[in-house]
Amino acid sequence: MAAGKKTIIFDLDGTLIDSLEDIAVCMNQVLKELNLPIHKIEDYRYFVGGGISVLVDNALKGYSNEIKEEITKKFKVLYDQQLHSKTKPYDGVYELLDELEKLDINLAILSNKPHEFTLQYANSLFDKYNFKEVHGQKQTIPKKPDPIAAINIAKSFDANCEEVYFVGDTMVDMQTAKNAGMIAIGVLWGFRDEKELSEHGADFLITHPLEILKIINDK
Ligand SMILES: O=C(O)COP(=O)(O)O
Repeated sequence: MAAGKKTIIFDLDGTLIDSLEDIAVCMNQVLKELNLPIHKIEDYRYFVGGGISVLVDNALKGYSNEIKEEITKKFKVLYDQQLHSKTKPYDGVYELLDELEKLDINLAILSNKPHEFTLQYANSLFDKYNFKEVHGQKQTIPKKPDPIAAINIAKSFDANCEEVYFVGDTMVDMQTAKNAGMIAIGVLWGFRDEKELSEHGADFLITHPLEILKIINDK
């Protein structure tokens, strides 16, 4: 049984991986194909975090649901081909995971990215690590900031929510942690700023992945 071990749930986009450019380039390519206005890569920092429907809503403000559905389909096809063009883990992420494995910590990923893409990244970039629970956005379960998926992960490890660390880079992640009664660690290398993370309940704010070691060792 895993009871007694520490547990960390990681967000994916903007926390473990720098995926902004691939997401932005793919969405812009799809928008261009349909002669729709494109966006600056930096704007996508605020489009990503709430799942694909929020990404599409943000990229297509004021357009019909029909166009949004078409864009969603085309984006998924293209993104599936280009997932790995530029996306890579942030500096320090592999070093952190190496240390966490030595400490025998329960590791999980919970993303609002479609489940199939979340799994592809876990299986390619993080296959050497023992992420026992990996969940992206699924039809069957409410997405973050609903806490249910995070709570289910804690249960699967037999961990108490108040002892689980939830690490993320957006208000959605901080809200998820708080809604689940978990410890919220906000990362400042991702898509959003310190103000957003502290206003939405971050218990800790960090600028480098290895700072997580100090937080969990001080507890
Ligand atoms: O793709 C998204 O919108 C969000 O993904 P994340 O939950 O891993 O940040």
